[in-house]
Amino acid sequence: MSLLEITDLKVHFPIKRGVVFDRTIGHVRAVDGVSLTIERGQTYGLVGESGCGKTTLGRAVLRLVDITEGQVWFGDRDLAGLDTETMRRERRHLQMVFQDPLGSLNPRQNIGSILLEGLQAHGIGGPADDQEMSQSERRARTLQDQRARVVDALERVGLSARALTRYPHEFSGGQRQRIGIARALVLRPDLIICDEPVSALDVSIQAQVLNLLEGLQKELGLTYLVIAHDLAVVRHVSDVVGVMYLGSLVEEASGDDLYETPMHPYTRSLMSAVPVPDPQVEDARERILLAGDLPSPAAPPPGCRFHTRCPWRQEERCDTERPELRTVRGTHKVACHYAEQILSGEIRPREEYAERIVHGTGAGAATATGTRSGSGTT
Ligand SMILES: Nc1ncnc2c1ncn2[C@@H]1O[C@H](COP(=O)(O)OP(=O)(O)OP(=O)(O)O)[C@@H](O)[C@H]1O
Repeated sequence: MSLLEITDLKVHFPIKRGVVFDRTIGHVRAVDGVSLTIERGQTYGLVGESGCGKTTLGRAVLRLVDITEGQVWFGDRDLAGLDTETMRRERRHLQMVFQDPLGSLNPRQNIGSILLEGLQAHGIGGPADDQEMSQSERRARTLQDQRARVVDALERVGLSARALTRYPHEFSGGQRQRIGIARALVLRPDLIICDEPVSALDVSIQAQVLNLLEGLQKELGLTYLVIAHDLAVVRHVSDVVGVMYLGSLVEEASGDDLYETPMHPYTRSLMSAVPVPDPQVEDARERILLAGDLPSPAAPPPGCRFHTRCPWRQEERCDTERPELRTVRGTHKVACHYAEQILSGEIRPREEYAERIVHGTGAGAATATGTRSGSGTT
């Protein structure tokens, strides 16, 4: 059984107006029909530009925002249907690591008390109920046990018991993110949702934190949902990558497959914007410069959500019929009516996009072409 299976998840935030905000004049469709599955022990990377709904999806899994529709199967339980108290208890199995480690750690609490908080809230640790002992002895044993769990979590992230009495501001950004990870680990969860886990860190520290997450996954059999706008980060850690655009998944594939053969025009444009360290490759590759801004999720375009910016848009069908996320080969899925024909070059970019699809010459100077754009990024 998969650890997490999300089916047709929707999170629509009401837009309120009126003196006391009592009129709903519309909805922000932050997540609008996402289905995805995460196998136990795997990492699912979710990418997409700011505002596409990644964070809202992660928060919906934890029920930190209200789910409008859909299911979130965690093992054999649908989290979307749990009452608040049952969900609160279930949350020890699903933890979150946040983007901004400083913002998510209370500056007035020392690290010991930050890490103990979750254990105490869930009543974890201490002697079994059937052991006879006084209240005070039980309390002391519980605290001792909880402290041992906290120290174990700190050591696993490369810190020591010396951190217990110190405060968040006394640590570097990378260390604070380690503390954020320890806070999630202390509850020994099955799933950790990492929301932009390294984007607030210096590049030199990012790899260390990503390697730490990978090491912990192997040691503890953890499952991750990693949310990031940075394709390089997601590629580094993910078994499966999903690409989101305006509240929906437009493509999903194993990391290598997606990066070698991106099929959705949006994924291709995202990939083409990632710098490549090898200057020869960098010079020779395709660039797709998208036209226009991301439409508002309060008024998404009809048909394919991407049609307003798609260089390969085909009239009628793309404008009116919303493509399903369909399997094209193996585990590679794409939500585009014409993905295969675009990839093969059978469908060419529209005239008005001629200057927006750019090939390098290999000599550093880019030239524009309105003809077929190649079979993907290299
Ligand atoms: N509580 C809320 N109420 C109303 N709208 C919201 C709320 N939270 C998010 N949104 C809107 O939902 C959309 C998706 O936001 P979300 O933060 O999930 O995107 P994201 O892809 O994670 O972007 P970022 O990386 O910038 O956080 C945005 O238009 C955002 O303004």
